[in-house]
Amino acid sequence: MTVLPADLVAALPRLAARRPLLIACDYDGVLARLRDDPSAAVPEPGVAEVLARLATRDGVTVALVSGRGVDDLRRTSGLTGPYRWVGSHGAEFDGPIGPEAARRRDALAARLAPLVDGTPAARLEVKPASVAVHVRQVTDRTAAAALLARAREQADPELTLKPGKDVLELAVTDADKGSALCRLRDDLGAACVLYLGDDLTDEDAFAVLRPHDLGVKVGPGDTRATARVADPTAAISLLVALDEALTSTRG
Ligand SMILES: O=P(O)(O)OC[C@H]1O[C@H](O[C@H]2O[C@H](CO)[C@@H](O)[C@H](O)[C@H]2O)[C@H](O)[C@@H](O)[C@@H]1O
Repeated sequence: MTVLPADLVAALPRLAARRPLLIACDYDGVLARLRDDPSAAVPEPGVAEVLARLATRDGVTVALVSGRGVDDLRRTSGLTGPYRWVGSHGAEFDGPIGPEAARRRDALAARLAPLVDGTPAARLEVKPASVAVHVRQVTDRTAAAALLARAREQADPELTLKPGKDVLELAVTDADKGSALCRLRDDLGAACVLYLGDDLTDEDAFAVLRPHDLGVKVGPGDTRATARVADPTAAISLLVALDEALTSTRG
């Protein structure tokens, strides 16, 4: 367990008292430590247990809001539970993407593949609504930057660029985590939202939070979030502390 900032701990009873409460978590970098191999990014110890407990609390909904496709998120995380699953940065909200978007994604992947093949250790990830160019394992950082720049040049105006940690995604929809969070809030009639995220695409979610909500940035970097914890271990400690606050606070 990590010692959390005192002001963050002090904010938890206020969150716990406002229900329906939506607890929305990004995955990579928040519930799972970043790894060279995306398929190795399994949840940190304690994640499955605390999410399962939170989801049983009265008036609480847990949502996983990820850049991963939903199938990949379920498979890699191994998490199961009565959660809302939002994938592909919001493009997979209530089901898979349509065939036309999939066709455009495949055409994009075919254009990007030769660029990626020309950079040792770079990797192309074909996702439901986007194609991601990963450079985490490219040791020549000049070559990594050059590849991302060339991939960026492939983006026509119909694509949405999503830069992230050692990755550039080119998405065939304009979905983002902010719009997805607004839809979740509306669906649930949530009185309060807690959002935890670590990367640039999570800034869209932090941007739509309201005064009673709480946005928590996990790790370093500029952010619109009003609170911060150091790493996934601290993020899990925060969820455990919120669960304790929920047990002692009536919704
Ligand atoms: O929105 P998230 O749940 O944070 O997903 C964002 C991307 O996560 C994955 O890539 C990132 O994590 C990998 C595993 O730690 C790491 O190898 C990679 O460098 C990171 O960019 C995933 O592969 C992407 O599809 C997600 O969009």
